[in-house]
This record gives sequence, C-alpha cells and structure tokens, in this order.
Amino acid sequence: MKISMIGTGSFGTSLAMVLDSNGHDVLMYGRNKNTVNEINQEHSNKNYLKDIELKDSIKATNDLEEAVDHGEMLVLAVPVKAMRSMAKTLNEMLTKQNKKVLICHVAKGLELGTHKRVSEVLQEEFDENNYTDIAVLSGPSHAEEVSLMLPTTVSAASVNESGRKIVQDTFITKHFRVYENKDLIGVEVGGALKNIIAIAIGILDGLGFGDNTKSAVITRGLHEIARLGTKMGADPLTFMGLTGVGDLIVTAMSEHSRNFRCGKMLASGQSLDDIIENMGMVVEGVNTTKAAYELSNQFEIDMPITNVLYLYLFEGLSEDEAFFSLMMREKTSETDGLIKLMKNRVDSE
Ligand SMILES: NC(=O)C1=CN([C@@H]2O[C@H](COP(=O)(O)OP(=O)(O)OC[C@H]3O[C@@H](n4cnc5c(N)ncnc54)[C@H](OP(=O)(O)O)[C@@H]3O)[C@@H](O)[C@H]2O)C=CC1
Ligand SMILES: O=C(CO)COP(=O)(O)O
Repeated sequence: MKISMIGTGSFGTSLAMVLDSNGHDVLMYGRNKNTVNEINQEHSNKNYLKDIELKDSIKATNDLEEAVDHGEMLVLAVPVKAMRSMAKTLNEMLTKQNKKVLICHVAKGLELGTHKRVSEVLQEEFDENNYTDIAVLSGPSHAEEVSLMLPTTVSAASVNESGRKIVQDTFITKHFRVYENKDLIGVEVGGALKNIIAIAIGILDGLGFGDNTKSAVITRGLHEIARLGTKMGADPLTFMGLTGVGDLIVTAMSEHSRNFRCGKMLASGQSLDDIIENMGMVVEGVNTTKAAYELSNQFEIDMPITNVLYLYLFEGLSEDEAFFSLMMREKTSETDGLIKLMKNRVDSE
C-alpha cells in the first residue's frame, strides 16, 4: 500500500520503518527541511532516534501536497496540539485532489480547551467525502524500541470494523503485533491519560520514593483513568488491555518516556517551561493533565492524582502538600473504583 507518514519525529520514523519492512511504499512528510534531507541523504534521523539506519526505500518530502498525493493511507504522527491545523490543511488538499483516504493517527492526548479526543478533532476537520475511516493505533510502544524491531504489541481501533482491520493488516509484522479493538474511545483515552500518571511517577522517582509508592500511584492512577474514561463513553474493560494498563506500565517505568523524564526533571528543580523547551520532543501529559483536570471537575469524577498533579504543575502546590493531600484523603473502599465499573460491565453482558 502507498502510505504517507505525516511527521518525521520519533514515532513517525519508527512506524515508517515498520511499514517499510512490511513491503509498503512509505513517504514521510516533515516540515523541517534539514530532517527531510537527512532522511533522504544520510538515511538517519539523529535528533529523534540516535542509532537507527533507515532503508533507502523510505523517502521524505517537505511538500505536504506531494505526501497527500502519494498516500492511500495517511498516518498522522504529530503532537495533539498540531492535529487540528494539520487536519484542516490536509482536508483542503484532499478536496483539491478529489481524493479519499484512510486516516490513522497515533497521538496520545486530549485537545486543550475543547478536551476532545484526537479522532473527534479529525472528524470535525475532515470532510466526510475525503476519508473512509478514522482510526487510532495505540499501545505500549516506545519509538526507540519499535525502531530496533523489539517485539511490540498495539491495538488498532476505529468505529468501522473494515477500517481498523485494514490498519491491523497494514502494520502487523512478526515484530509488531497489532490487535483490533472496537472501543475507539477507550483506546484513545487510555493512551492519553497514562501520560499524566507517568509524569507523577517520574516526580516520585526523582524525589527518591520507593517501589511501594510508585506501584500505588500506577494502580490507583489506572482506577481514575478508568473512572473518567468510562464517563466519556469507554468500555472499562479496555483499561485492562494494551492501551490501558499496558501503556501505563511502559510509560511510567521507562527512561524512554518523555513524560516520565519530565517528572524526574521537575523533581530536580527544573521549571516546566525549561523542560518543555529543552526536551526537543513532545511531552503530551502536560496539556492532558490540564484537560483531564477540567473534565474531572465538569463530570464531578474523583481523580485525586490528576488533581494533585495539576495543582503541582500549574498552581505551585508543594511536594509536601501533594503528598499529604493524597495520603490523608477521606477513607474509601478499593472496590468503589475500577473494580465496580468492571463488575457492572461484566454483569451487563
Ligand atoms: N515517541 C513514542 O514512543 C510514541 C509517541 N506517541 C505519540 O505520537 C505523537 C507524536 O509523538 P512523537 O513522534 O514521539 O513526537 P516528536 O516530538 O518526536 O515528533 C513530533 C513530530 O511532529 C512534527 N510537528 C510538531 N508540530 C508540528 C506542526 N505544527 N506541524 C507539522 N508538524 C509538526 C515535528 O516536526 P519538527 O521535527 O519540525 O519539530 C516532528 O516531526 C504524540 O502524541 C505521542 O504521544 C505514541 C506512541 C509512542
Ligand atoms: O506512549 C509512549 C509509549 O507507548 C511514549 O511515551 P512518552 O510520550 O512519554 O515518551
């Protein structure tokens, strides 16, 4: 299949390698001419993935119209904050070229201000005549490991069975196993909200807290992800899968994770603005913490870890205050959270 990868960052590059290894004709679009030249001439992308060598069959272009003209499938691998404007531009080009494509995005976050999932943003911006389906590919998949072809599993989700099955068939290789999942909302929400918990774990790690504390925050974090996600329309069981607990573990426990590293740097005293500026790659969890905090207030959903992280990141809450407000909360029952949601879900079948 002819596929256009929109974005020449870490994940876009690693996925281009997967698709190329599967025999697809991949053209990458990047806005940065130097990166495009590096991919075409040196077959590397050192700013994003240090030690990889790209096959010379992977080509890149600086011309978005050329990328739109090339692809039967467009894979959108840009940060959430760039999705709406990118989708607007792509849509105009598809209309001009009178073309219909399958759209697949890989971003993990909620849009600031609207609180929308990425597929909702795309649905708003793409003309219905210009696409066959809008899918997401998500799961525990650090670009650094995908690019080394280390065994990885992800899920492809969309509303239409045929669309997500094409995405599954297109990406699946012996190193990169793709499941299909009809719960588009659950898959997108799990991928977005785990980044919040990864920042929190990075802070704990940086402050020298132990494994007991980190396990507590991961587990209770999963409960609050599921509470908000279910309110947003997700199937609670999805949070038990690759795009829920799977991605939460991989992001909260790895130095590859930009969100985890952001937390560690905060704990060392660096300012959030400096961290974002110096990371050189997107840290989706920062904006998503804001969006989830606002959503939890709107829906009156109990999300203590998200709320404390929001206050720590944006309102100057101290580490001691954060610690006490979590540990000294009113007593509660463990089964009131995710376990109850799952039980209700299973009972309803
Ligand atoms: N890295 C990973 O392991 C994974 C990442 N993801 C998700 O994929 C998405 C992309 O992440 P990732 O590739 O890591 O991010 P990076 O920061 O590594 O790369 C982002 C890419 O998007 C481009 N970009 C940024 N803003 C714009 C814009 N306004 N218009 C056009 N292009 C733009 C950047 O271009 P430039 O180089 O010119 O700045 C760069 O090519 C995120 O939502 C992330 O959560 C999902 C799974 C794994
Ligand atoms: O989503 C990821 C792995 O599945 C990557 O997480 P980071 O964006 O924190 O690096």
